[in-house]
Amino acid sequence: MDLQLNGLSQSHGHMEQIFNAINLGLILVDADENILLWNDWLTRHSKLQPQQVIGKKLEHAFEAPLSPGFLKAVRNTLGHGLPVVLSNALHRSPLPLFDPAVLSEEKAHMHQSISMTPLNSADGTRCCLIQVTDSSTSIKREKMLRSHSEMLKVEATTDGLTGIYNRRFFDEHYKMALGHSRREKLPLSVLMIDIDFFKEYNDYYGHLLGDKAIIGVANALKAQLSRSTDVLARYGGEEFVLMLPNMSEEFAVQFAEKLRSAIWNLAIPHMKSHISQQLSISIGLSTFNNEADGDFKTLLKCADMALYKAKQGGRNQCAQMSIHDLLAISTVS
Ligand SMILES: Nc1nc2c(ncn2[C@@H]2O[C@H](COP(=O)(O)OP(=O)(O)OP(=O)(O)O)[C@@H](O)[C@H]2O)c(=O)[nH]1
Repeated sequence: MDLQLNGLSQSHGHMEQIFNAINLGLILVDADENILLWNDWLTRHSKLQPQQVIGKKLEHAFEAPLSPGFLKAVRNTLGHGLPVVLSNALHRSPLPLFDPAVLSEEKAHMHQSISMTPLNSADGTRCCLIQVTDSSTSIKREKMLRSHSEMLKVEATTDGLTGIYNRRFFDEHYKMALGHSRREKLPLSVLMIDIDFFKEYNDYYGHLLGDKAIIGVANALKAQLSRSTDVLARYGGEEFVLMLPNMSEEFAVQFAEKLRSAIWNLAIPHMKSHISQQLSISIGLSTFNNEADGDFKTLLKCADMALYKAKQGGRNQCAQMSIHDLLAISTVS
């Protein structure tokens, strides 16, 4: 018997140590909401010692009032014997607890996850065990993961040098935009843009200044765009592609000319250009007008051939080619 009692008091001692070592808050309240248990975790996070709160009504244990939602959940557990898990989204900080590592006067309230469990005693009364965990770190981790995945998404769709879209992004959106134009019977113009004599520029000014020129051209082209549906992307080294949904051939010709002169007006010196002493671009454009053969490859091929035409024509100029022109050439050859 003595041995048994000894064992019982020893296990009570262990229980107390476990309650205080555990990394979560434990509060036990009786059927009248009086506090029976208050572990060390709660003391650390509330600065209230057990002797200040044991025997007090839960509602009056803290200086600050408790949220009605929290008290209602305790009463439901005691009244109906049902376990409750408070929603994290609706109840961010139900108890006035804080992180002891935050030393400032205005202690930030800790985000908490709270669950309540009914405990039935042998005498037929019911207690409520409240378990509190600090969810701040998991919320922070979740935020970090979210911003990390946003960053990866941006990296996957943008060009590292210029910050405009990359080819992968363009290809995906271009296919979708062309499908939309076909369904809605709207035009779509595509422009291929290439810096003239850029090999000579690189050879003469060096790769670093070459990079700077590419960035300058990308920024100047981007500054001319006004619709959110326009997509400018770096297509290759010194080549860009621009998609202009719902832009007719007539407007696209004017717009291409505006882009060409915007780059010309940057007046970037290019002593090795064969046509002038400043940097210029050539542009090839093609417009989809709901032709049956106007798939995404054909339209890009037209714009590319128009660019070749602009280069052959002397550079620093715009040229166009329609899908009909392309088909006529193919039939002849
Ligand atoms: N600095 C720099 N140069 C690049 C980059 N990508 C491609 N280039 C250079 O761009 C030049 C392109 O040369 P080409 O394709 O011969 O064209 P081009 O000299 O512009 O001649 P045209 O297009 O016919 O006027 C090459 O010298 C490439 O090394 C880059 O990211 N940075």
